Amino acid sequence: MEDSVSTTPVNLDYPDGLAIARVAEALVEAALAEVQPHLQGDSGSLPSAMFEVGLSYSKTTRACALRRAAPLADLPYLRALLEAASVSLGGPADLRERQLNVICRRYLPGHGLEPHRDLPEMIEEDIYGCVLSNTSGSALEFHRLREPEPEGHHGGREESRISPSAFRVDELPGTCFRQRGAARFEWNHGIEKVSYGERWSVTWRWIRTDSVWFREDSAL
Ligand SMILES: O=C(O)CCC(=O)C(=O)O
Ligand SMILES: [Fe+2]
Repeated sequence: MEDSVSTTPVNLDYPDGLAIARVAEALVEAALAEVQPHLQGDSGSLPSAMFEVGLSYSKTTRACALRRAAPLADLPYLRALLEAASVSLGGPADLRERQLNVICRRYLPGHGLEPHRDLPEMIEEDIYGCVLSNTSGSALEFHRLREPEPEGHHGGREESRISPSAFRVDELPGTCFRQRGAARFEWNHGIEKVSYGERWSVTWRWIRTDSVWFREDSAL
């Protein structure tokens, strides 16, 4: 073990609606080799290096339709991985590509992701993800949001509403997950800042057709 004192949350509580499965390592390795060349650049001011497929979340601005990023057809192993993960989690094999946004991330030391909920107004309920590789001590963590404060109480910043209840995913190459229900809306998720090693992940979600961000003819 590397640490005798660890801040790793004890998994006393499991977020309702979080499903976890695992896809075959050979497929994970092939998908990783496919996305790696796209994630070599500097992350700039982003919390991790990012490579998007399908609709682009990062190229959007508020109330502006999403634009197209790289086509999934160019990444056949990644597509096969997404389909395999979805099916192993009880989801559909059809990736509904016209609404699909895929984010591949590489986390190096200094990178992490603040606890957040993916925007409910923009993104459909089910969100999927898969760990491609992780040699860091960080992993996806869920933190339950407290019940809303009573009327008239001004709670302050988002972090102050986070209860000690936390769940950390035990990550191996191919560990995949689906967030739905409470896991999606009543828990935040994030990645603690990486201090050593690297973490590679892919997450995917569907843009709501009734949102201002969706447009059928999203151009390149
Ligand atoms: O890297 C991950 O596993 C999580 C990424 C994430 O939560 C996001 O892109 O919204
Ligand atoms: Fe997220």
